[in-house]
Amino acid sequence: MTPRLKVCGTTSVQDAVLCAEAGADALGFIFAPISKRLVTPHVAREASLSVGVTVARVGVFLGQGLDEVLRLAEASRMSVVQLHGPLSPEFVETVAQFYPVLRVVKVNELQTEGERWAGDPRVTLMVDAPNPGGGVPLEWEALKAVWPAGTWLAGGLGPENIREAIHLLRPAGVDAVSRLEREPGVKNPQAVQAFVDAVKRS
Ligand SMILES: O=C(O)c1ccccc1NCC(=O)[C@H](O)[C@H](O)COP(=O)(O)O
Repeated sequence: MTPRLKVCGTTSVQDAVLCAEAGADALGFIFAPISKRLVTPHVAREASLSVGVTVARVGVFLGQGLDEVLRLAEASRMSVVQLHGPLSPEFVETVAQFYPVLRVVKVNELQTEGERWAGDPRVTLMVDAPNPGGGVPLEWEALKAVWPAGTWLAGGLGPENIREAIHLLRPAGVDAVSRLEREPGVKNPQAVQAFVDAVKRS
């Protein structure tokens, strides 16, 4: 099955519409203050309301408290929350009572987190590189043996390598940012379209 496709790091209405028209299933909006792709709730809300009913809007959080996560997700009209970093199961569980969750894990957490959330449709795992938004791919061959069905893949994905990653792991979804940009926070339209086309043809 063709994986779902998320383009992350949306910082403008223009780029949101560009990615939606290119064929992205989901757009990521980063609210983690350390990011070079930080977006304001106001812009994220305008962008969210510009992409129609079929595109998911994913609020991305790292190192933020529960109140802040829920407040920003609500203010910016997100439909999904993506959680990075070390978090208690109770934290994830509480967010999952309000939003579907993409729970980002490192390779060494995959087994434990996979077992923890198995069978819970509210929480989907996404494996990412240690440095989110860093454009560095994981060792996909090594992941094959421990890859749970239904897991998403991120980390250094782009038009030039996405078909290999999909072929090896058959992820339920794929996510990318660095390799689809002209500069941090600004999309490269050709790279976005090439990425979407490669995923849809995989
Ligand atoms: O991209 C960021 O700047 C970022 C910062 C802090 C937390 C998460 C961040 N990005 C999350 C994503 O979903 C990225 O798409 C994912 O890490 C893959 O990035 P890349 O390897 O650059 O494709």
